[in-house]
Amino acid sequence: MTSAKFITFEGIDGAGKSTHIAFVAELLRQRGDKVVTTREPGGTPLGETLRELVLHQPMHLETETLLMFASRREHLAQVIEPALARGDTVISDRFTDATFAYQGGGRKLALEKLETLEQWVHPQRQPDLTLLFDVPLEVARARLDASRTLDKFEQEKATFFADTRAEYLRRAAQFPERFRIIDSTRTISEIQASLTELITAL
Ligand SMILES: Nc1ncnc2c1ncn2[C@@H]1O[C@H](COP(=O)(O)OP(=O)(O)O)[C@@H](O)[C@H]1O
Ligand SMILES: Cc1cn([C@H]2C[C@H](O)[C@@H](COP(=O)(O)OP(=O)(O)O)O2)c(=O)[nH]c1=O
Repeated sequence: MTSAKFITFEGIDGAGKSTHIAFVAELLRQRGDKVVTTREPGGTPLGETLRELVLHQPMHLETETLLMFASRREHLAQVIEPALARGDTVISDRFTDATFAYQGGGRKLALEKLETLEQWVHPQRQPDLTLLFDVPLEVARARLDASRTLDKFEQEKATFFADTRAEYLRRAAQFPERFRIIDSTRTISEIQASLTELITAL
């Protein structure tokens, strides 16, 4: 892989994406890439403050969406674009596909509004590679229940996650050149083997 790649990790809560970020970062470092790992919402001091609000306060759907994009604007300006300009690889735990999946698919905000915001905030920038960790809802839910206290999104009902997952899969079909779907029902070591193959082949 040449340097300066923008890689995003996506999937419904509990799909297992956070489990694999350090592993993929290490694979890339072993081949000599400089890697910045970051996340959304968040990734900057202001973004982390917005994250606290958006994950824990009830708010209007459009407010929620605008805060996701506000966090993203700051993230692009302070972290993502400078790192890519230096030639570093950036791995982000979620990016704009998450807004389409959660606020669009899950909460039903019109996709045209999201497209307008995307055009405003990052008209030229898209991930080079998006790893979509895909699992049935019941598997994700069982993993979450076993692992942590749930935030506002993680407490949503099954239909919300079914719609969120469906929008992720729709986008994967729409942008097949950058999406890779990872079957996350497998064991962690099986998934790591696939990730190694995928990263080695890039
Ligand atoms: N392939 C897997 N098999 C079994 N458990 C897993 C697997 N991947 C992740 N987990 C566990 O499921 C929980 C949620 O994983 P996490 O990576 O935090 O998900 P996400 O970041 O997608 O919300 C964690 O406790 C993690 O250890
Ligand atoms: C980036 C983004 C995240 N989210 C949601 C998805 C997650 O439920 C939540 C936080 O994501 P995440 O960092 O995956 O949570 P955790 O650290 O608990 O694994 O924010 C949106 O609804 N829209 C967005 O645009």
